[in-house]
Amino acid sequence: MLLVVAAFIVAFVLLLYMISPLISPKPLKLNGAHVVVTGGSSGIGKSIAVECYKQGAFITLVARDEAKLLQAKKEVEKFAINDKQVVLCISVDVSSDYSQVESVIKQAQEKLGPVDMLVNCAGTSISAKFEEMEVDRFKKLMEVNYLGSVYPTRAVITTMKERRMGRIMFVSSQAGQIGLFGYTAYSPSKFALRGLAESLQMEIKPYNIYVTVAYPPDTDTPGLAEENKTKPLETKLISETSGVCQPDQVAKIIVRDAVQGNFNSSVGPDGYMLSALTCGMSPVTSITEGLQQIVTMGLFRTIALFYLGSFDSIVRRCMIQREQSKAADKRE
Ligand SMILES: NC(=O)C1=CN([C@@H]2O[C@H](COP(=O)(O)OP(=O)(O)OC[C@H]3O[C@@H](n4cnc5c(N)ncnc54)[C@H](OP(=O)(O)O)[C@@H]3O)[C@@H](O)[C@H]2O)C=CC1
Ligand SMILES: CCCCCCCCCCCCCCCC(=O)[C@@H](N)CO
Repeated sequence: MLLVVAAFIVAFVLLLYMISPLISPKPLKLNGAHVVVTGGSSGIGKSIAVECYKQGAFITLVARDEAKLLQAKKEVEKFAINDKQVVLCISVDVSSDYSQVESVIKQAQEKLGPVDMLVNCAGTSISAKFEEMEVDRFKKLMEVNYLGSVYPTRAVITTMKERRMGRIMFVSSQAGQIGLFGYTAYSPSKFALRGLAESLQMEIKPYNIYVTVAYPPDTDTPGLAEENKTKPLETKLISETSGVCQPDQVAKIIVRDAVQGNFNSSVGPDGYMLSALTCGMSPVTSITEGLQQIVTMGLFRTIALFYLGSFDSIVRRCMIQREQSKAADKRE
C-alpha cells in the first residue's frame, strides 16, 4: 500500500514538472526594453535602474526632485553597455493626481517607446506609536505608497494589454507581510499593494503580463536613514531581526524575479520563510515554489510563533524601561 502511495506521489510530482512550462512565464529580455522606475532617483529604485541599465535597458526615472533625478541619471549612465541606451528623467509627484502621472507615462512612451516593465518603487515610511502618529500621515502614506503605485500602473496597462506583454513590479516591504509596532500607517499602505497585485494579476495573466511584489527588509538607503531619525526603539529592535541589506543586493533580487515573472520576490532566509508563510492565495509561478509552500507551511508557522513571542517580549521590555525611567524622572 505504501509503495502504491509513494509511486502515486512521484508520478504526480513528475506530471507537475511536465506541465510546469505552462505555468512559468518566458523571461523578459531587458536588452532594449523600456523600464520605468518610479522612485528611481534614490535608494532601492536607483539601484533597480542601474541593474536594468547594466542589462541593456532604456530607463525612465520618475521622482519629484529634479536635482536628485539629474544626479541619478549621471550615476546610472555610467553602467551603459551600448551607445544606444538612454536615461530619461521626468519629475512628477506620483500621488498627486492621475492625469499628471498619465501625461508623464505618455511622454516617456513617446520618447523611449512602450513601457516593457514598470517598477513602482516611489514610497516613503513613517514610524511612530499609533496615538503619536500625526493623523494626516495615515492618508499621506496611502496616497504615496498605494495610490502612487495605482496611477502609474493604470497609465501603462492598456498599452501592455494591446502588446500582450509586460511586467509590473510593486515594491512592498516585509512590513507589508507582517504588521509591526510603529507601522500602523506604513504597513497598511504596503499590505494594500498585495491586494492590488493579486487582483490585477488575475485580470492580466491571459495577456502574458506578469506582476511581482517585492518584500525587502530594512535596506541601507537615504529613506531608511530618514526613517531611523524618529523610529521607536521597539520598531528598530524588531526590524533588526531581518538585518539591514544593501540596495544593490536587493535590486539584483528584485530585477531577477521581475524578469522571470515571479509573483513573489523576497530577500534573505527570513524573507523566504515570511513569503512562504504568507503566500495565502497568491499565484504560483513555478512548481518548485508551490511544492515548497505546501511542505513548509506548518514548520514556518511554528517558527513564526517563536518570532512573535520574541517581538511581544521586546515590546513589554521597552514599556517597562520607559515606565522605570519616567518614575526615576519623577523622583528627581
Ligand atoms: N529602505 C528600506 O528599508 C525599505 C524600503 N522599502 C520601500 O522601497 C521604496 C524605496 O525606498 P528607499 O529606497 O528606502 O527610499 P528613498 O527615500 O531612498 O527613495 C525614495 C524615492 O522615491 C521618490 N519619491 C518619494 N515620494 C514620491 C512621490 N510622492 N512622487 C514621486 N516620487 C517619490 C524619491 O524621490 P523624491 O523625493 O525626489 O520624489 C526617491 O527617488 C519605498 O517604497 C519603501 O517603502 C521597502 C522595504 C525596505
Ligand atoms: C517564519 C516567520 C519568519 C518571520 C520573520 C519576521 C521578520 C520581521 C522583520 C520585519 C522587518 C520590517 C522591515 C521594514 C522595512 C521597511 O519597509 C522600512 N525600513 C521602510 O523604510
